[in-house]
Amino acid sequence: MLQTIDVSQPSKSIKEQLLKASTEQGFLYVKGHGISQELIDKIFALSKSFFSLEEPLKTKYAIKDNIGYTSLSQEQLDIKKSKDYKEAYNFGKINCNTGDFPKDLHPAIFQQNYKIVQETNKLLYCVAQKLFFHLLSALEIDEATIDSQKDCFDGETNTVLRFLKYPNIRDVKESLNNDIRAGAHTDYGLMAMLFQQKGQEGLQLDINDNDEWVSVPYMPSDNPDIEGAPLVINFGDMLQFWTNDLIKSTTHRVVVPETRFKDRYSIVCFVHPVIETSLRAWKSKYINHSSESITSLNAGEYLLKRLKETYK
Ligand SMILES: O=C(O)CCC(=O)C(=O)O
Ligand SMILES: [Fe+2]
Repeated sequence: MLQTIDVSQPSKSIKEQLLKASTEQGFLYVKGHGISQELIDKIFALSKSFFSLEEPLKTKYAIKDNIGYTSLSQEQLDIKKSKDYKEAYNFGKINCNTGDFPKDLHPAIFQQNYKIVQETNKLLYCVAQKLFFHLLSALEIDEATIDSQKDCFDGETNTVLRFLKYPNIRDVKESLNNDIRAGAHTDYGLMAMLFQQKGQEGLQLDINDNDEWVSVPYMPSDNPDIEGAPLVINFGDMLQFWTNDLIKSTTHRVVVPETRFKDRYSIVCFVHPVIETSLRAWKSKYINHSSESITSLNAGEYLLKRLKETYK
């Protein structure tokens, strides 16, 4: 069972829980994020309206430089299996402080509803930064490193907000092998923050990489008048590199649930540091320094490498 952390609580209690969740499961629920259910409902409604547009209207905005539309079976997250049966739309070049992004790269429906996306970006980013600095403090990273990591949010990043639709496969023939909604993978960036909806489950984790898959159920808000459902957060490869494998970038996938009759919509923010950020291991008494850092690539180079594999 995943832990739930309330980020509106004092730092001391959060830090311990965060260290445990990030090193044992790599996934957790986060509440106290301050994002209203009304805003979450609005952003899901926007995503649904977009995906229901005619295909040519969507392919006009086909993905380029990790921004835009990905059609069914275009992407493949697990290189050993088949293509992912999903559609997606990415917003990029997001200003991490304001949530703004270049409007003119996107179809009219997103230009007209700009505020919804911008506000969501801004609030999500605020939670991401809070979690990140709690983690640095929990790891007792030295002040100089903490200071230098502040820069990793200040400038051009590859952070992306992604709308996803996994269509139901009621009408699709078994032989098409469309049971993979998102193949097994780890996330490439710093962390990912996910909204999912009630009754549209399918996300699963393989915490110990032993092919034992655990489901991540939808968790409702305990006080919907105050804030929306908890976010599902997971840590990406970059945090694993910085901590020389102490923090887990856990393998996960999305499968078709038994009913097969329901679409799944999810919304994920993939948080990335400034592109030039080094991925070398940090110094901390918790981090093992007996081996070399796992990669010498910087954040931008590493993302490019992973994207090449995904869109082969
Ligand atoms: O839709 C989901 O629940 C997760 C998707 C995911 O893991 C991804 O796109 O990286
Ligand atoms: Fe993922």
